[in-house]
Amino acid sequence: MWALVGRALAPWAAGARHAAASEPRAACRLFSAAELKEKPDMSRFPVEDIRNFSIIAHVDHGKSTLADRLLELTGTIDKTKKNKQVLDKLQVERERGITVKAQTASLFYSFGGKQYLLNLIDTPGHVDFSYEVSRSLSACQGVLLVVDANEGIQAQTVANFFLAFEAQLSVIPVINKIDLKNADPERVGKQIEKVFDIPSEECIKISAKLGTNVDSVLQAVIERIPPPKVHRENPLKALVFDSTFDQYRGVIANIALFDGVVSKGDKIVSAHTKKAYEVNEVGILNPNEQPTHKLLGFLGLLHMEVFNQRLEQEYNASVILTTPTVPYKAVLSSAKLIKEYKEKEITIINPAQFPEKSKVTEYLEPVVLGTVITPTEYTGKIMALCQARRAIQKNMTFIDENRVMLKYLFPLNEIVVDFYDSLKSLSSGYASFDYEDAGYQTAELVKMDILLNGNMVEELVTVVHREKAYTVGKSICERLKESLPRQLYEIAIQAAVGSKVIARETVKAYRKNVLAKCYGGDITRKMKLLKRQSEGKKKLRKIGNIEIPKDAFIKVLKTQPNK
Ligand SMILES: Nc1nc2c(ncn2[C@@H]2O[C@H](COP(=O)(O)OP(=O)(O)OP(=O)(O)O)[C@@H](O)[C@H]2O)c(=O)[nH]1
Repeated sequence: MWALVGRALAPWAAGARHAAASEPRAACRLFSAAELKEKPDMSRFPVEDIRNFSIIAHVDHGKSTLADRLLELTGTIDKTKKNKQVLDKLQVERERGITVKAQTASLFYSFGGKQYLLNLIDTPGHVDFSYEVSRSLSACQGVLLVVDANEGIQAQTVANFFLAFEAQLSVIPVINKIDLKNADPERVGKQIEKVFDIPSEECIKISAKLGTNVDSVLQAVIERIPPPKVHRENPLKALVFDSTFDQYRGVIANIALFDGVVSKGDKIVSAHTKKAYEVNEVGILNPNEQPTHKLLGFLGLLHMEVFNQRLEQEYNASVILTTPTVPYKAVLSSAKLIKEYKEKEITIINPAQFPEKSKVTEYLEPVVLGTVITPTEYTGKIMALCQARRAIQKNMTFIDENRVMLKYLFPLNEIVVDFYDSLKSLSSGYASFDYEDAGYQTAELVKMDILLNGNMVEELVTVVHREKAYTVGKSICERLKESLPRQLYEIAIQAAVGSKVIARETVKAYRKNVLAKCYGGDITRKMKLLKRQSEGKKKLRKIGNIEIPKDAFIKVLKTQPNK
C-alpha cells in the first residue's frame, strides 16, 4: 500500500526527480554533507550506500539517548546545544520522558572514505505502543536491539526481537549503560546468546549517556545491515509508514521507496484508495520536519492518558473518554439480527450494541499470548495475579539464575486496563510484560450498565465476564462515589446487568456556596469567585441533572482493583 496526499516528504533517499517509469538512472557521484543538506537530490545517491534501520528496546533501556548520540556523531544536531532526546519531539513525550510516537531522521556519515546515508527511526518502548514498533520495522532492513546492561533482557526486548526476526531484519545487539555501577554486560551477553541465539561476541557494549563506543554502532549499521533493494528504473512503488496532517501544508506522508522515483509535481495514485494526488514537495528529515500525530484506539491506561493529553495540548480539544473495550464477537441465533447484520458472526466494538443472550449462540473474546519476565522472587505473586485474570500458563523458562520468563494465555479484556500497572506494583517495578494476538475463545459474557439516578452513563457501559460482574460493578460504583463531588441532590450509583441491579453506592446531597466566605464587601472578589466556578462547570459532563467532572472517568478506570 502506498499513498501520498498533497505534500509529500520522502525521508528515504531512494527518490529522484521524475516519478513515473523513466530511463534508468546511474548512481554517480558522492556529495558533501553540507551539499546534501542544502539541496538533497536523492536520485543520485547510490542505493548501496543507504541503510534503513530502527532502534528497538524495552522501555527506558536508552533508545532515545542512543539516537541523540548518533545524531550528534553524524553532525545532524549540534553537540554543544545539549540537545536531549531530539527525536522525542512531542510535548507529552518530553513531559513524561517516554517515546510515544516513532520519529525519523536521516543521518549522513563518512566511513572508509565513503559517505553513507543512514535513515533512523526511533521507536516507543512502552508496552502500550507496540503497534508503532511494527510499523517502523516495515521500512527497515535492520535494527539495533538495545538492552540495558543492568536490567538485562525484558519482555519487550523479546517481543521486539521476534518482530524484527520475523520480518527477516538484521539484528545488531547493543548492550547499553555499561557505565552503571551494577552493569553486568557479560551476563546480559549470555542472556542474549541463550534467548536469541546470537553469539555474545556480536554484542556492542556502549554507554549512550557518555558516548562510549557509539561510533562502533554506526560502523556496525554500515557493515551488518544490507542496503535497501530499490529499482529506480521501475514504476514508483512506496510504503507510507507514517503520516501527519499540517493545517497549513496538508498531508505529510513518511514513505519508504521500494521502486521508482518521486519528485515535486508528480501525480501519484494510492494503491489502496485508488485516489490520485499531486506531490507538492519532497524532502528528508534531517532531523526536523513535523512531529507526527496519528494514534491507533487505546492499548492501555498510559496510551489513553497520553492520547487525551495530546488532544488537549496539540489540538486544544476537550475529550470525553470511555471505558477501554476489546472487540468481542457474537455468533447470532436470531434470524432477525442475522438479516440486519447480513452475517452470522458479528464483531462488537461498542459495548452499548452488545446483543442479549437470547439472540446469541455463543460469545467469543479475544485472547493474547503474554510474556512476563521477572526476578524469580516475584514469581509466586505474579502467578497469582495471572490466575486472578483468568490466564492459563503455557510455559516457564529460566533465562539465567535470577530471572524467569513466564508465558500465559490471557483474555485481552483482563489486561487492557490495569494489568501492567498491577504487575509493576507487585514486582516493585522489576517485572516486564508484552503480548501478541492469539485469536478468540468462547466466553460467558454480560453487558453491565452504570446508572446515575436511573440514567445510564454511556462512557461506563462495559462488557465483563459473568463471574466477575459483581466485583467489577461494585468496584466501579465505589470508585465513582470517590470521584463524584457532592451535589444538590442525592445520587444513587448503580451497576446493573440487564434489569438486575448488582451493586449500589450513594452520594449524599451537598450545596457548595462559593460566596460563603465573602462577608458583604468586595464585589470584584465575588465576581472572580463566580467566574471561576462557571469556568469549572465547562469541564463537567451532565447526565440527567448530575454534573460529572470529566477526569472522574479516568480516575474510575485507573483505580479499578484486580478485576
Ligand atoms: N547511566 C546511563 N544512563 C543512561 C544511558 N542511556 C540512557 N540512560 C538513561 O536511561 C533513561 C532512559 O533513557 P531513554 O533514552 O529515554 O530510554 P528509551 O529507551 O528511549 O525510553 P522510551 O522513550 O520510553 O522508550 C534516561 O534517564 C537516560 O538518561 C547510559 O548509557 N548510561
